[in-house]
Amino acid sequence: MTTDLASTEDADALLAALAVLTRQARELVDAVVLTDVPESEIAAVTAELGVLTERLRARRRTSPQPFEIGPDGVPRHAGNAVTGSANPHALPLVVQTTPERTARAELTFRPTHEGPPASVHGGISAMILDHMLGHAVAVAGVAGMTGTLTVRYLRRVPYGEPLVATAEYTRSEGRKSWSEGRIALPDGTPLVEATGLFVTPRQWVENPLPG
Ligand SMILES: CCCCC/C=C\C/C=C\C/C=C\C/C=C\CCCC(=O)SCCNC(=O)CCNC(=O)[C@H](O)C(C)(C)COP(=O)(O)OP(=O)(O)OC[C@H]1O[C@@H](n2cnc3c(N)ncnc32)[C@H](O)[C@@H]1OP(=O)(O)O
Repeated sequence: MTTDLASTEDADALLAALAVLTRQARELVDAVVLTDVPESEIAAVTAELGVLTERLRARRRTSPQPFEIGPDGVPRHAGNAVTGSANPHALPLVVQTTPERTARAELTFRPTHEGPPASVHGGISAMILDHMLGHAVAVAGVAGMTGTLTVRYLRRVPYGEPLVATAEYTRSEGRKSWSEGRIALPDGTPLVEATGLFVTPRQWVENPLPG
């Protein structure tokens, strides 16, 4: 969903409050994954959380916070599963566009992302790379939906350690565009590599996103 956002102070204050709630929710998830408290304490906390969950459900949206083009023309998507400041599921990934118009993000996975013991789940790495590659084609001016994502897992991905994800646009043919990227150690050693084909949907060409 795309909306032109009239950035009112109220809307900004709400999003800021949601971001704080979301950070707390991530803390909660991390605490659940690592907790070693006794069963009685788990039951007590579960009951309290049930009450809090119902308070948040008192008024519900029909979908997460939307994709928006802000007044400055910069897209933001607070509900996004990868980058969303209002989505506890999001890492969140903070993607920067480099002067060369490539995508770069510093990230640290957490124990909640575990797949193989002491390692990040391969699907989580793929999700991050999908987003990075999508960002790279978007900043090249050919935003699209992922058609194909090919991932090559080279080394296990640790959590709890700083890593770097990068991606760059490579080429286009009609509405199809390709990009490639990787998650690497800070010294550049690649852990996971990916290439992706993104297709600009026919309707985006006919009705471009505002901004
Ligand atoms: C996602 C939000 C993006 C918002 C972008 C706006 C601004 C960007 C700013 C910031 C955003 C930064 C980063 C985020 C971006 C992305 C990261 C995450 C992306 C996703 O997480 S996204 C979810 C998974 N993704 C889907 O949910 C796609 C479902 N699907 C469809 O929506 C359609 O299927 C579609 C649109 C793909 C095509 O539909 P269509 O009708 O427009 O095009 P058509 O079928 O005519 O194909 C035209 C030519 O593409 C070839 N082609 C088609 N599909 C292909 C495929 N899968 N693989 C290989 N080639 C394919 C054909 O073979 C033909 O090729 P040829 O011209 O050579 O014959």
